[in-house]
Amino acid sequence: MHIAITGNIGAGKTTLAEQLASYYGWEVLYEAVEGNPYLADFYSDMPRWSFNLQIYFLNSRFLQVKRIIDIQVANQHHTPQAGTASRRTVIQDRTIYEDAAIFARNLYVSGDMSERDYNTYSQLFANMMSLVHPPDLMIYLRASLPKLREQIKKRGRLFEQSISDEYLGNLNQLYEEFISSYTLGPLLILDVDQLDYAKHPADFDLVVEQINSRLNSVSA
Ligand SMILES: Nc1ncnc2c1ncn2[C@@H]1O[C@H](COP(=O)(O)OP(=O)(O)OP(=O)(O)O)[C@@H](O)[C@H]1O
Repeated sequence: MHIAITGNIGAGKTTLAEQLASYYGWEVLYEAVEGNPYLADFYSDMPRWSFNLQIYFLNSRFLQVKRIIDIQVANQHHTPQAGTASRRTVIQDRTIYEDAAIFARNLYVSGDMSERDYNTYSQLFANMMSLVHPPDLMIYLRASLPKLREQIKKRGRLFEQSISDEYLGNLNQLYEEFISSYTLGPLLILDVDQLDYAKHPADFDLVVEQINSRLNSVSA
């Protein structure tokens, strides 16, 4: 099975993915931040580095897509036997859809990516899409601007402190558009302004309850 977490910068995807993975015994597919050769440069000069960074993320996300396909193929050939591993579930920290529909689109619309670069990017994305399957459950972490700011500050990555409210706000708006038109499969929306699953076990229990109920209706 494939679960995905979607949401803006600082929404808390990585934390939730780790908590769920340890609770359910799922495997996490992380986003490439450490060792990303463009991210810090991108935040200090978006027009110069937007295309490079988008290609980097698209490629790393496509690697995850291939990994998910491999796991699903292995699951299909799996016959449960005593003493063997059960079917694997993978949880993905951000999806390939967001790279194109939110980040690349935002850069193009705001003038930080040229039309020819955006067209090239979009054509590459469209080619990749023929191999992409939607997740069995998409979990959207909805957060207000102040909440995102607070978490970005708390995390303290130096290069993210210069992110403007305008950039974050534009991304939030595109996230809302993406979610309101998302029809590819089951969707769970969590309001993270009201939930602190990292600090409060009762909040985490609430998240687990909602996930269980969605997963039960998926497998029913
Ligand atoms: N396609 C993209 N274009 C531009 N920036 C991206 C893209 N994908 C990811 N990023 C940026 O890379 C970094 C990823 O960091 P990280 O994996 O911690 O995720 P995050 O978005 O901050 O999530 P969270 O706090 O919810 O775990 C962030 O600065 C994020 O916005």
